[in-house]
Amino acid sequence: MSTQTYPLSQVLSEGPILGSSRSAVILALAISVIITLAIRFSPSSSKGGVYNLGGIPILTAWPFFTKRYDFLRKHFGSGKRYFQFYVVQHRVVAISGEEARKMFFNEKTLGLDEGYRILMGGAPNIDDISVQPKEGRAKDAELVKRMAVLFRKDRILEVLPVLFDDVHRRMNDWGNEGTINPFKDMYDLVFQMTVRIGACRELADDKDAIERLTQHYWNIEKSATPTVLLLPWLPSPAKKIQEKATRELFTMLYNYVHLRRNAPTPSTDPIDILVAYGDSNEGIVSVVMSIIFAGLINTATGSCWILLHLASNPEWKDKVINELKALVANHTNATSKEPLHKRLAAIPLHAWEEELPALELVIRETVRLTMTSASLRRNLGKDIPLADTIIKKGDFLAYSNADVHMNPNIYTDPDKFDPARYTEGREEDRKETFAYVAWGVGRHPCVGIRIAKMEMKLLTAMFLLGYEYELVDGAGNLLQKMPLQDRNDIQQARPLSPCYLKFKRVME
Ligand code: HEM
Repeated sequence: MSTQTYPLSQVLSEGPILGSSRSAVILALAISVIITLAIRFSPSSSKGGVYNLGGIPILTAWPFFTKRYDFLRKHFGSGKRYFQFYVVQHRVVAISGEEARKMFFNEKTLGLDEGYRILMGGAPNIDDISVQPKEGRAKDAELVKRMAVLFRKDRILEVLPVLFDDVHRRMNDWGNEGTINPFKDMYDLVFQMTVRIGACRELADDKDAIERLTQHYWNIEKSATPTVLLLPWLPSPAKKIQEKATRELFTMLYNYVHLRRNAPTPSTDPIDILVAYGDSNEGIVSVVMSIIFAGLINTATGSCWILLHLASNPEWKDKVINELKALVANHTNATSKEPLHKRLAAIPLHAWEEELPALELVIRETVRLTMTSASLRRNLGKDIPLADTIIKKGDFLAYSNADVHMNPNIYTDPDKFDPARYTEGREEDRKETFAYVAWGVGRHPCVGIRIAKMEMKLLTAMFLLGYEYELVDGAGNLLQKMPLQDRNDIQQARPLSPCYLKFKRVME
């Protein structure tokens, strides 16, 4: 793309650079607020069916941000059905059980975005960098509708062959044998695909630009520290990194929107589709950012764990490989001399969607196991009765997905990778209402499910048919046992100990 950049002063308000005296005042203010909060000590108590964790709010809430899985399991494990704590002034009620789950996923007044923005972080909030103007930016519900348009069947059909080319080109960089870190190198592949799917070709074709974008992404992700989430107004180093990265990501995407808006001929890429909708530049940037942040992490995490699980479960690996070979044989010319990715790209979408039942089960099981953190909501409307208490406007709700996904009464031996648990006769995911929540249920099903599954199938096919591989540790020694997932790693779900893929290319 052209190196010319758009004059940002017209777009962004004054940056967050703070003079030292202003910093000192804010710091003093912060300390006094922390002291005030500490004084708000309350004893733990059980009232209205909701157990109040009590204590010093900031200390009680801390493990919710540092070790969320353990925190929720500990309190639910000690027999509490509902419990509450405070994140600064906000009341958070953690819930479990079928009735509460139905309310959580079905209740109209519970907002998804507000829940994640404040209790999860890790995604950029344009309002943090004071972008002007707000007009022309879609509201959350409209944003989801916009994304749904971009992932329609016709768009997937159009972009699919290009995704195969992208992944092939990047995999070529690995060489014919070596070792990759899936939680870096597979992520890079998904990043490439996400940009292709959600932005424009000028960006997707520019490896250096994607690298810079990736860096901004990780800076935002890593700056979602407990301090930033608990004390968002504190000018902590992490807050400054977050704002800087958000600003740079915004600027970068803004320049691509500007470039596409002024292009002599429109393309069919997402940015051009959004331009044709009449969205403002800021509105388009906010959709593209949402795609990157909603689309990347779960798809990448799922893709990595599929390869790890299959390496440790040869029976399922063989099933999937045979199924993929049959797909290629049935839909492409057996005498073709074309490289693997070209043959895979020629397979029709309906065949990818309907003729890989074993891989579908593997994806379903992998995603159950990776999605064990909490779903979050904020009550934006009327009072909601729960037990003998009321969830008031402004309150937050946290539902631990492990309540179903790791529940031995629903999933036999829940830690075990067992894709057959969904097959006829077992159907463990149907034992209760919403017993499987990995793709969202009720009011907020995942709008990216179709493209996300296709990306995971594409990567699995390219890797399983193109390479032989095994799991090794950091020193290159064969792993005897698959590493466990760090369930407190709520963003990336990485393994507890290092795990690499040692590969050898077997098909070009
Ligand atoms: C393996 C990949 C993915 C998984 C496991 C996944 C999972 C989920 C889940 C569980 C929810 C509901 C969250 C809740 O109820 O709190 C959700 C919502 C959503 N997902 Fe995905 N997702 C994936 C990929 C994608 C992709 C590629 C996109 C596309 C950009 C996407 C876009 C969205 C959006 C926009 C929502 C919010 C819908 C709403 O607010 O109504 N997801 N996803």
